Amino acid sequence: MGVEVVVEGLSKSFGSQAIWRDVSLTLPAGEISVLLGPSGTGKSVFLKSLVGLLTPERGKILINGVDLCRCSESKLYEIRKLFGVLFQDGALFGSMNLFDNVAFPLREHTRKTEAEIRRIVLEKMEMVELVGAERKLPGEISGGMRKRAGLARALVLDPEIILCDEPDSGLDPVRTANLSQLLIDLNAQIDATILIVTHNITVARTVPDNLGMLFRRELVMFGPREMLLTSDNPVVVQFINGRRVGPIGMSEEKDQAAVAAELAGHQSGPPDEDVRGIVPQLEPTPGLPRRQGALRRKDRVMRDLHALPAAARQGVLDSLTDEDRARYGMLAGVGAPVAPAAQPVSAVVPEWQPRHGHLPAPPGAAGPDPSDQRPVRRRGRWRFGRGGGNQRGGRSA
Ligand SMILES: Nc1ncnc2c1ncn2[C@@H]1O[C@H](COP(=O)(O)OP(=O)(O)OP(=O)(O)O)[C@@H](O)[C@H]1O
Repeated sequence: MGVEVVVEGLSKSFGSQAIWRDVSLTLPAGEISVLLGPSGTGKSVFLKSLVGLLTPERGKILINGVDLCRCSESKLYEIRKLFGVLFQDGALFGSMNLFDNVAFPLREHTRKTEAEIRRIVLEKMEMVELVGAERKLPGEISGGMRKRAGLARALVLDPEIILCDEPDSGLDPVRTANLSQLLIDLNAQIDATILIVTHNITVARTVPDNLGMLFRRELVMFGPREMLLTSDNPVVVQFINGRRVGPIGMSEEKDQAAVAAELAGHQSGPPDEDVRGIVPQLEPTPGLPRRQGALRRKDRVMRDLHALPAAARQGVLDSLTDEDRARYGMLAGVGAPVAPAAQPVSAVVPEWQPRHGHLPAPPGAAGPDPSDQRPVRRRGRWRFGRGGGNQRGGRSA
């Protein structure tokens, strides 16, 4: 299973340029998270910080109890082996064929024989559907194939954490949909913790378990996907709908006067479409195992449902299947029949709370998430915190 990544109060600047400050979030083990944000808000800098390529000046990045920002070089080297990174452009060596590109980390960081390397490389190339293209050079293949080759290379050391920097950039909508499915399938097969940086709203709506957004040097929000997808935050609303009017401007941010003038003014044409709302998350391809991360997430979100904003809570409840409702014992004890499919569960049990401290394990799952993560409100923002009521900044539901 992938490992949890805990980020606490992280701040990064280059000289006098603050990139972001006081970023706190947790990437839950084995779940998929997406980080959104306008161009230039420091998403790539965040990924590079997570893998130890950049050093933030304040805060912590905790992995298996080790703080990456403070640990020794040898410890950092060891922790880095947990990561697989898919860089924006695939970062392939142009003079090496795909086989050698994918084999590179194995030849550099392990003492495996060429026969073992060949077996691993072909296995990963099969996972990303590149079998048959081993002898091609990066310059001879499409952008989508280059991304998949980059992903195969990120997988060869069996990472527990996978970071993907704009895996969809430069891809057409069909290739992007294929890549989204590939990431879901990959997560189902290896249960790795995955963080994706993207601008693609369809990816953000359909792939992750958790969603966050950076803007104006701060983490605006991070938590279960339902939170951001139903948010009324003007930055989120503008970004998700790709609108011109709102706090986000050409130069990343507008001044307050410009925003007020726009909002007071008028827009020509029909009102903008609002694509907010919860759409079904992608499921693994039939035949693959269920995503254990998704099952663990559901337990966690259900356990902490009361801590979510009302719209997100409703979204979670509406997306439960009959199997989920039975599993969480939702209607037992209230004397009501099971809600008809068309009726939101929350209409029947508006303030449902789990009856037990520990939820039953889903079929085939390892059991409740021991990390006891929950979204908490800190300085007006919702984030994952750690269990108990003693987290920094307190907790309000
Ligand atoms: N090594 C560096 N030295 C100095 N400044 C840097 C460095 N790396 C990034 N920056 C600056 O940090 C800011 C954030 O860059 P970053 O690439 O992380 O943004 P981003 O959100 O990923 O943008 P995009 O969505 O366009 O890829 C930019 O102003 C960039 O110039």
